[in-house]
Amino acid sequence: MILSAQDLVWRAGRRAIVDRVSLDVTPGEFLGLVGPNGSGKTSLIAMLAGLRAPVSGTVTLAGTLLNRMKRRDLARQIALVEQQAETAERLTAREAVALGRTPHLSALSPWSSRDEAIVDKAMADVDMAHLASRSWQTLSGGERQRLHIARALAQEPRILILDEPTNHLDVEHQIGLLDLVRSQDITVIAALHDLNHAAMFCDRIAVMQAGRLVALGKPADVLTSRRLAEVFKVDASVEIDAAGSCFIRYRHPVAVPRARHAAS
Ligand SMILES: Nc1ncnc2c1ncn2[C@@H]1O[C@H](COP(=O)(O)OP(=O)(O)OP(=O)(O)O)[C@@H](O)[C@H]1O
Repeated sequence: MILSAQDLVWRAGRRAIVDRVSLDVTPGEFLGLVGPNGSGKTSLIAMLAGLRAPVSGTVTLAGTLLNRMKRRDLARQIALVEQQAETAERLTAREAVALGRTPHLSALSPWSSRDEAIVDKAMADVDMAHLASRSWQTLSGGERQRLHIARALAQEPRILILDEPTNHLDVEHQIGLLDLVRSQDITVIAALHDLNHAAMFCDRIAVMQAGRLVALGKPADVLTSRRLAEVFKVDASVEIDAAGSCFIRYRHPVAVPRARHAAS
């Protein structure tokens, strides 16, 4: 495995926000992290990315403890796009993406035409090449989100960790972005709220509930009607097609007839 979490615990005061989570991530897989609001996805991601130290437990990257790695070495291996990612505002779109190259630059390895080409490709991949010279502060939420992803791709990580990457995106760019990250030759871990997207793009899905990892497996095995009711408190049917892909159809919580207009 490429990334391995063992017995991870993180607490806020006495409350366990992440409660003894163990998880092995396989090289090249797209692992989805799903769960209700507040179930601990972002907190787990912060530890998997080496951004937050666990209270107990370990995270290893290809056998090396994350907390023994230098920031710069870690940044060459893992790129994280946070839920509320921000960028200093006095930059153009392209300059913001070029920051992704920082971990690869040094006195011995200054900015080169290769870096230039990587940034160009990342801009094009997220459909933002036409706005390369626009100032950051004039961009929409969805455009900024696509640039955050481009910056992470420009970082050329082995593992890309995304916290709700489709936030702010229209449906074309939601699908386009998940398709793009899936097509990269890297390992992807993504917290997702749209369970149909998780079913469509993920090799495996990890389900969080109240800080615990309650299920881990292939979408069709994990996203059952019963689990959707237990964990997400929704009434839904799950259809599985001949190829084994699953599709979730939600039902109204209670079948109450809509109020009719007052009779004439
Ligand atoms: N620094 C903190 N201090 C206190 N409580 C915290 C802290 N960070 C997170 N929490 C709480 O921990 C719980 C889990 O938060 P987390 O952001 O990990 O959940 P999440 O599954 O990512 O939620 P969402 O789907 O809403 O983004 C929440 O109840 C949150 O309020």
